[in-house]
Amino acid sequence: MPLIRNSYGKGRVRIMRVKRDSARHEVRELSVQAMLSGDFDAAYTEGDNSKVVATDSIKNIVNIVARDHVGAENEEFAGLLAKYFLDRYDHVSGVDIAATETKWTRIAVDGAPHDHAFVLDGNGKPFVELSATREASRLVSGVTGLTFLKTTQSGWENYVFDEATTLKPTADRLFATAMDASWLWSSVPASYPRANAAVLAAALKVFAGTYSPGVQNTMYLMGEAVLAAVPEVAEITMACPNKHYLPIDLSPFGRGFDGQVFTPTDEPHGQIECTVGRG
Ligand SMILES: O=c1[nH]c(=O)c2[nH]c(=O)[nH]c2[nH]1
Repeated sequence: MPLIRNSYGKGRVRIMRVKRDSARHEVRELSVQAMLSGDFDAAYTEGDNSKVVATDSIKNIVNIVARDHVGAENEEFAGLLAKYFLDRYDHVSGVDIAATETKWTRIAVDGAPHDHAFVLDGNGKPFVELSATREASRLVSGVTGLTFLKTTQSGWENYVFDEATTLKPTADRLFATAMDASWLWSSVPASYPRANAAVLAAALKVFAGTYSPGVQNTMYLMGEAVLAAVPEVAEITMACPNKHYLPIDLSPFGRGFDGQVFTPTDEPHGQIECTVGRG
């Protein structure tokens, strides 16, 4: 039977590039699919893999090219990746790269775009919940999935080390979350939209501007700042998945292990929750 067409590669190679050669970091997060075509018929028809570049190696090459070009724009990155395969493997005749971007924009702190703290575009769904009887009511405003990230000023150290521990401590990691938060009103603010905006601004200012020794402490400090900024809020409840960005060790490929490329992961994630109130 004729083998009419074939191609193979690696899909959903998630890669975060952090350009950190100055205090002002730039982040580019992509999900990449890299597909190869060429002299691969024998792998299909004969079970002969001798010319097949393993898809695991294809993933490594995506990471290597990302590390070698942390500042390249998406279009340039696609070109550089294709060139890597075509230059290195004579029997590869075609490369198809498709990449979708997770777009981050800088958090504005007091109106100024922050150097290393970012929010996702088009972010977070606001909601309200009201429970009312004739005697009393309980009004809560909130947001689900408010996604933000910082590329430095975050660590995780001094936790329990025992036979279950494999994680290495670090004083510099990425911290990303998609926060669900709700705040209970104790009185009516002059403007709900303005007060809601002030809640999020106070929280994000602390996130951007304060070293995080752990998600737990940062959430508590964010809650404290919200209560200080908006007197009509009685308490705030937050739930933050710790969306791990795993540093990629490219030292086997002669590149530094230096915090410029990361694999974004959604699963499993830490899940940190707290409520901060007025005592
Ligand atoms: O901020 C964090 N809090 C944790 O409880 C935790 N646990 C872990 O493995 N990493 C982290 N990070």
